[in-house]
Amino acid sequence: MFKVVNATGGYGKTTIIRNVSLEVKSGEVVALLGRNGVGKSTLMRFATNLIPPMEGHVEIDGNPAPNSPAKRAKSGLGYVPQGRFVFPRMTVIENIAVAAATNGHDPKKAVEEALADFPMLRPKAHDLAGGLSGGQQQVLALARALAIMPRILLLDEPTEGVQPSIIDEMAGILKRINRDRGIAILVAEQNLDFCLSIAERAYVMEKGEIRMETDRDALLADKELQQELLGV
Ligand SMILES: Nc1ncnc2c1ncn2[C@@H]1O[C@H](COP(=O)(O)OP(=O)(O)OP(=O)(O)O)[C@@H](O)[C@H]1O
Repeated sequence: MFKVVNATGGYGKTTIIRNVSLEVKSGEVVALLGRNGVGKSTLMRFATNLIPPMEGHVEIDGNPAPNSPAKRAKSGLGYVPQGRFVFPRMTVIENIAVAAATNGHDPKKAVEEALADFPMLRPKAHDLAGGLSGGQQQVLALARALAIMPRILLLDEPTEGVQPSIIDEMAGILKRINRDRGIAILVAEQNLDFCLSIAERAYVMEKGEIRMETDRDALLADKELQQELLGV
């Protein structure tokens, strides 16, 4: 349902990712693995049209994805960039309401759903987002992405700088939304345990290219690859 085809892109004249193709099928959770700087975030930016393609394209449900980040969001592509982007001077519920309204959804309903999905945000509902802890902001960023009612969700290093208890909670939420709402997920990560707990399949990137495609069982069995990905 979501495909990146022969993606080549980068910044200015510098090519960072080369000829990258990957697919996330309906209802799948897929991990994008690789060490620091291999181009995972750049691929996410290519997928969301935040950087223009040098070559290649993106397909959603077999159709070319629209050529603007906003239209891609409206066509069902949710995205949580690295660094947990939230509006710091808006409250938690304003953050969620704005994301929903901008994409043509009922803000009140989106806020109710988000607070049901993410109970940890309830006591913080009227607090400014900028005052939340890093982990809470990451959960809010996820709630904002879900408020656009995506069918595919791209997550860029959601566990970075987040405490273990919140990481566990996040994994539970992602498994639930994938199972109950059929939202497909592509998650770029360095946290292997987190990935192995939610994703059944993975692509491994190296120097801007896809080095291999693997699945959870093969990855669990391949200690050498695990060490390599963890950089130890
Ligand atoms: N805005 C930018 N302008 C120029 N170069 C960039 C920009 N963002 C990233 N790069 C370069 O692109 C390369 C790949 O970075 P990218 O962030 O895509 O990798 P990554 O696999 O997501 O790594 P990380 O886990 O550190 O985010 C790096 O060499 C980085 O310096």
